[in-house]
Amino acid sequence: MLAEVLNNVGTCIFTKDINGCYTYVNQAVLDLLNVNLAEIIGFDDSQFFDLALSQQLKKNDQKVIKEAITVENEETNFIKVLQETRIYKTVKKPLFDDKNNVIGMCGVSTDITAEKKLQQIVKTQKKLLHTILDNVDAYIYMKDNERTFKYVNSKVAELFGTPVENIIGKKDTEVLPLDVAEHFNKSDQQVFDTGEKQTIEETSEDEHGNVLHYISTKIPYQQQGELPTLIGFSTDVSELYVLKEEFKKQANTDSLTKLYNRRYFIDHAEREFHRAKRHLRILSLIAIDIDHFKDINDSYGHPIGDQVLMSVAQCLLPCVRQEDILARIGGEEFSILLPETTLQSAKVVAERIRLNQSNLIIKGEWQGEIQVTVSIGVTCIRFEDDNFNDFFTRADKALYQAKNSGRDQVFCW
Ligand SMILES: Nc1nc2c(ncn2[C@@H]2O[C@H](COP(=O)(O)OP(=O)(O)OP(=O)(O)O)[C@@H](O)[C@H]2O)c(=O)[nH]1
Repeated sequence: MLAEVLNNVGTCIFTKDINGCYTYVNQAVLDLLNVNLAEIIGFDDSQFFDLALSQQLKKNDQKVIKEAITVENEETNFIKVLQETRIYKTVKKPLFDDKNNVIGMCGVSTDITAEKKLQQIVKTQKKLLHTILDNVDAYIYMKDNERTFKYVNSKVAELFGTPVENIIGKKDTEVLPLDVAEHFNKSDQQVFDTGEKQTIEETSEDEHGNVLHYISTKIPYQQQGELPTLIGFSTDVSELYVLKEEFKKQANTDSLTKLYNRRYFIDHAEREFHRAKRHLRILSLIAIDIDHFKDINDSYGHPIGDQVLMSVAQCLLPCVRQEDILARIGGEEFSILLPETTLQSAKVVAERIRLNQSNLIIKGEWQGEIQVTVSIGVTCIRFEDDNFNDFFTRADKALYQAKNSGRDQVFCW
């Protein structure tokens, strides 16, 4: 009965005497070596394996027999009948008589070739994956819904300034400053709440206080029996962000005077106009034009005309508040939008500007000094203004009234 059971298991089971000769083998051994019982009982491994291997097997057997201990080994055997190398996990135990003398050994060998191959494949793939994850230009991490890091790539470790092992298993609040951890956690929570991928812009500060910008994609990832998790990919876009801001600034800036340009002014002023209408707020507008500027160009040349424009712009700057918008609208024309400012107050500002400009003495690498005057139109938002154009045109009309009245003056409409 027992023999039948042993013959029906796939594992090789055998016993040997103290000389290493087989005293029992089950069917799995016979099948593997392609022999019958008579061809194996009483013979040692030299009959079935090459010299080196049989000597190695004998050495293991002798250790069990001489030291009366259990030996566990992984044995790599070349199986002649299969013409291939197989890996076995072998457990060998000493056998004793009733006087406790070792009389042989018993072995159980399980073929773990497939398992070993699988382990090797997993190991190779893991190495490949780590090589990719550690060399890709992104911060990659895995966090559960209790804020514990399950994985970080080496770039994250570099950023946090501590080895990977010090991060995995820790909560974000333990490895990051609290405010940074809370900032990141906001979008993490969105992933857990919605169960959907989120792409967001995030910021943090480096050790010098520079703001770093990231584009982060966070995806939900659930493994059976584990807490809900997310995998995050964050790319540092700080340089791009600075460039983008620079482009944005350039697009809104007049290249000569560095004031806002017409496009920015109109966009902003239109928005302010609608906001003021909606909330019944006061809003004033000042239009400024240099008098007889053509004469300056004609007398001194265009490049010097440019320098005059720059000086006029510089002289305008101290006359406006932080919340006012000063822009160069065209050639020698400037505008100022003054939120929360009455017509009377705007007129005071305009008079100050007119005076400052007429007192401005512009010197440069040319003969003599240049002085300019400006004409100014001032208006304030009205209930009947249907659109921004009504408001803007009225300031222009006031300006031309100032021009027509002899220039170097302020006219309110
Ligand atoms: N140097 C320089 N000149 C400019 C620029 N843009 C416009 N202009 C000149 O500004 C002058 C504007 O002339 P006009 O529109 O006749 O006005 P004005 O001579 O200032 O006379 P009034 O406005 O009537 O007082 C023209 O000569 C333009 O060529 C610029 O960027 N640089």
